[in-house]
Amino acid sequence: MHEDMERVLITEEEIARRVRELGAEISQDYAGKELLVVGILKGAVIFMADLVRCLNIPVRLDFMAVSSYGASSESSGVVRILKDLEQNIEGLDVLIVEDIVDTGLTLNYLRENLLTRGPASLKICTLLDKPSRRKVNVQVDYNGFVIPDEFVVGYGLDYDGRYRHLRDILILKREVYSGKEQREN
Ligand SMILES: O=P(O)(O)OC[C@H]1O[C@H](OP(=O)(O)OP(=O)(O)O)[C@H](O)[C@@H]1O
Ligand SMILES: Oc1ncnc2cn[nH]c12
Ligand SMILES: [Mg+2]
Repeated sequence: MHEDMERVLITEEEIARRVRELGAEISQDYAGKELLVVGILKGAVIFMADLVRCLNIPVRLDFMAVSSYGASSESSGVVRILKDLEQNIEGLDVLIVEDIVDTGLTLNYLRENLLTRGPASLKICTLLDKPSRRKVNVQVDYNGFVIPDEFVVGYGLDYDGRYRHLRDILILKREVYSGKEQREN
C-alpha cells in the first residue's frame, strides 16, 4: 500500500460493484429519457467516467469547476464558478455527479444555481457521503457509500492535488496533512 496511507477504506472491486449498481438504478429511473451528466471537476472525473459507462440510456456529458470556498462563513459558503457548463440545460434532465459530499456547501450552491436555469429535472449522485461533516442540508438522490469522518483520497479524490490516480479509496496518514484543518473553510 502507498506509504502515505493509513489503510484502504473501499477497494477498487467494491467501488466497481457499487458503480454498476448505481448505473443500473439510474438507467431504470431515466428509461426512455436522455440524461445530461454534469461532472464537477476535478474530483468527480474518475467516478463519472466509470458511472456513465454503466448507463444504458442516451447520455451527454458536461463539466463545471467551482472554487473551494476558502475562508467563507460557516453557513452560506461562498462558492465561485471557475468553469461553467457549455450546454444550456433548460428543459433537460440533468444529473450532477460528485465524488464526495462533505459540508454540502459545494453541492448546495450548485443545485441552487442550476435550478435557476430551468432544467426539466435535476438530481444529484455522489460516490461518497460524509454526513457527520454536513454544514448545510443537501438532498442526494443516488449515494454510493456513507463514510466516517476521515480524510480520504484516491479514485479522483485528492490531497493537495495528489493521489487522485490511486485505484482504491484510502485513508491518508494524519502526518501527511500535518494536522492542518481538513478543509480551509
Ligand atoms: O461538501 P463540500 O464540503 O463542499 O466538499 C465537497 C467538495 O470538495 C471537493 O472538491 P475540491 O473543492 O477539493 O476540488 P476538487 O474536486 O478539484 O478536488 C470534492 O470534490 C467536492 O466537490
Ligand atoms: O475526505 C476528503 N478527501 C478529499 N477531498 C475532500 C473534500 N471534502 N472531504 C474530502
Ligand atoms: Mg478535492
